[in-house]
Amino acid sequence: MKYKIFVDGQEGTTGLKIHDYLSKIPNIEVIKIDSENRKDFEARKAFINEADVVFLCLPDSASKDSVSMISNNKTKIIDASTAFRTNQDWTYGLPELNKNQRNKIQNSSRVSVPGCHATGFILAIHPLVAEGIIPSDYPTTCYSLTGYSGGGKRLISEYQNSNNQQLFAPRQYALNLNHKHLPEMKLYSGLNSSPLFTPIVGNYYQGDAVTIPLFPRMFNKKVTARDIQELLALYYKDERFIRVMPYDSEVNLEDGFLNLMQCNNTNYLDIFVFGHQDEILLVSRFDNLGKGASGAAIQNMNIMLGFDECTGLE
Ligand SMILES: NC(=O)C1=CN([C@@H]2O[C@H](COP(=O)(O)OP(=O)(O)OC[C@H]3O[C@@H](n4cnc5c(N)ncnc54)[C@H](OP(=O)(O)O)[C@@H]3O)[C@@H](O)[C@H]2O)C=CC1
Ligand SMILES: CC(=O)N[C@@H](CCC(=O)OP(=O)(O)O)C(=O)O
Repeated sequence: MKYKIFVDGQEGTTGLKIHDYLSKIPNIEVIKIDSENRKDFEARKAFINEADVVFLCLPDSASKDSVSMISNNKTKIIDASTAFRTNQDWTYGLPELNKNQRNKIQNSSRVSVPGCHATGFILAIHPLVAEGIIPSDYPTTCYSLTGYSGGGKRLISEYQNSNNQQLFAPRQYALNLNHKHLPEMKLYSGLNSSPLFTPIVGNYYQGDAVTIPLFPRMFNKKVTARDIQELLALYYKDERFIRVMPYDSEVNLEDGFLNLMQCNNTNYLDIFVFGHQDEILLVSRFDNLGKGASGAAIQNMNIMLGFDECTGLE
């Protein structure tokens, strides 16, 4: 039997990328709505209820509409939006979070794909909180450098079709300090409060580096940057998509610079640990359209359908 797969939002940035991945996966049948019907309620409802798995690649409000259209017990939903990420009836689609998360995803029919910045933050910080090294009341800060594809079709068009000189330089945003990923960053990191988080969008298509400065003197235990690298390497040793880089700054850099596009077009997330006994800098590098969105969505589908987790992703 071939599983039927439908992408609601098939002509958007994450939807197109998911279709790319699906084209490499055997034993599935991708069902596609006619382009002119892609926002038609009844047409979407019919496709959603016909499919075994639906990817929602839509704005939050449209995602909620799609979920309300389900009238059967069969359809599994993988939602790329922010709408359900902290909803307790849904499963957070980050299999590497802890030992139980993969199992929860496998047994769930409602999975939300983590936000890109949140993915980088949680995967770097969560093990250190869980192991009792970072106290849960530690006041974290974090910034993220991201390509403009993270902003979807509207931002892509702004960058590619405008002569606005301001777009040549990186731009900080979410300076109200209320970015939409904060609730999931708080909930799944294990911290009592969300980080002081500022993203920065650059004039390049894809690639993300989430950076977290830490002061070990505020930790529960005396540890160095090297200890943290070893702990993270151990925590993720069986994970195929998380690579903890060696503790050696020079090896990790290219002419002294970190190449944040190195994971592009892959589902890898690389964690770097820089620093010494007094200061530590964690960096998560990944493709915002890979492990930050569409790649993660496919990884979740593979788990939910019992496929090898890497199917279509290598
Ligand atoms: N880009 C990224 O890196 C990431 C995006 N996400 C999330 O994934 C979701 C999709 O984002 P992205 O692909 O970037 O966004 P885009 O703006 O590129 O695409 C959104 C798609 O949704 C369609 N759409 C909008 N409203 C409706 C509606 N009412 N009914 C049916 N279709 C509708 C649009 O149609 P039309 O073709 O007419 O424009 C478009 O094709 C968002 O929730 C976003 O936050 C998550 C992680 C990363
Ligand atoms: C450059 C840019 O605007 N990026 C988006 C992140 C996209 C993402 O991770 O996804 P969700 O929208 O699904 O949360 C932002 O910071 O809001």
